[in-house]
Amino acid sequence: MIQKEKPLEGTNIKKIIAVMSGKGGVGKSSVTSLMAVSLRNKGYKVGIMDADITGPSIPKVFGINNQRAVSIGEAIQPAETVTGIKAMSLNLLVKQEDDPVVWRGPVIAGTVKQFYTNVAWGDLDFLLIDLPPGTGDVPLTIMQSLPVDGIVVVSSPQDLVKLIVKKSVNMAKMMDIPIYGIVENMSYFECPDCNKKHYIFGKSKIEEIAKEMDIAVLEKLPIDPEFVALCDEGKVEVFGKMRFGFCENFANKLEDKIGGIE
Ligand SMILES: Nc1ncnc2c1ncn2[C@@H]1O[C@H](COP(=O)(O)OP(=O)(O)OP(=O)(O)O)[C@@H](O)[C@H]1O
Repeated sequence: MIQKEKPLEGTNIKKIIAVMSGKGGVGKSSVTSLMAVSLRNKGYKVGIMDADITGPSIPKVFGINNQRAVSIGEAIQPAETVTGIKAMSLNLLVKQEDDPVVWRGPVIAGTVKQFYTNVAWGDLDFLLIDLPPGTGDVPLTIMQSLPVDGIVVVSSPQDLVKLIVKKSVNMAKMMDIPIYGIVENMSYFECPDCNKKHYIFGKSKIEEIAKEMDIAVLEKLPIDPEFVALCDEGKVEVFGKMRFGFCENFANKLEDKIGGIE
């Protein structure tokens, strides 16, 4: 059995949740950000580890892409968002955020481990890990070597009918990590004029697929142009304030599946 890594002294993380998706572009980073904002709104201490090393997007969504993480001795200080969410991403370490990361797999895997072992996370209720898409080297390293408590799978309606979601779910099961549930992102579009839900990508099959895989449906999130616009402007936390009730509902569902925080 692979030994789990230990965090820095003085770090106390109550629950580690990895967010995964079968493929890219389904909104995994957006959903991770929304989870963080929703849990933070309820008063939890939240951190986000952006483990999507070659395509990091967390700093931009929170508008902290101009911050730089600083090291004090062995400890890297995470950046902090306006509402106090701690974040670590390779984009906070490179000189310029558009510098490409041309690293081999083992170097990337070593870096994400350091995001756990060398970052001064302090006291957190939740550390959310935004994994790179798929079931490759980094998700494997994280599931094997970090004490992940559970997994949230993000998919889109088109994605669901394919085998890739099942691959993510089966990977988590192989690693013996509980799956808190699946979030279907871009599930529908609600017309602002008539409030009717339009299933742009076809009627959702999430319920039957979740049942087949014996996992819970956590949430069905709509296609939301306002959400995208605010994320693009680095103001996902403004969305969290504007749509407080919506986020509260999402956080309640998460709390229900994740269980209590001692
Ligand atoms: N609910 C939504 N409604 C509308 N657009 C969305 C929604 N969720 C995500 N998007 C948009 O879809 C695009 C992809 O989202 P995101 O970067 O979160 O995906 P991802 O799965 O993390 O991608 P990757 O891991 O491949 O970088 C972004 O432009 C984002 O703004």
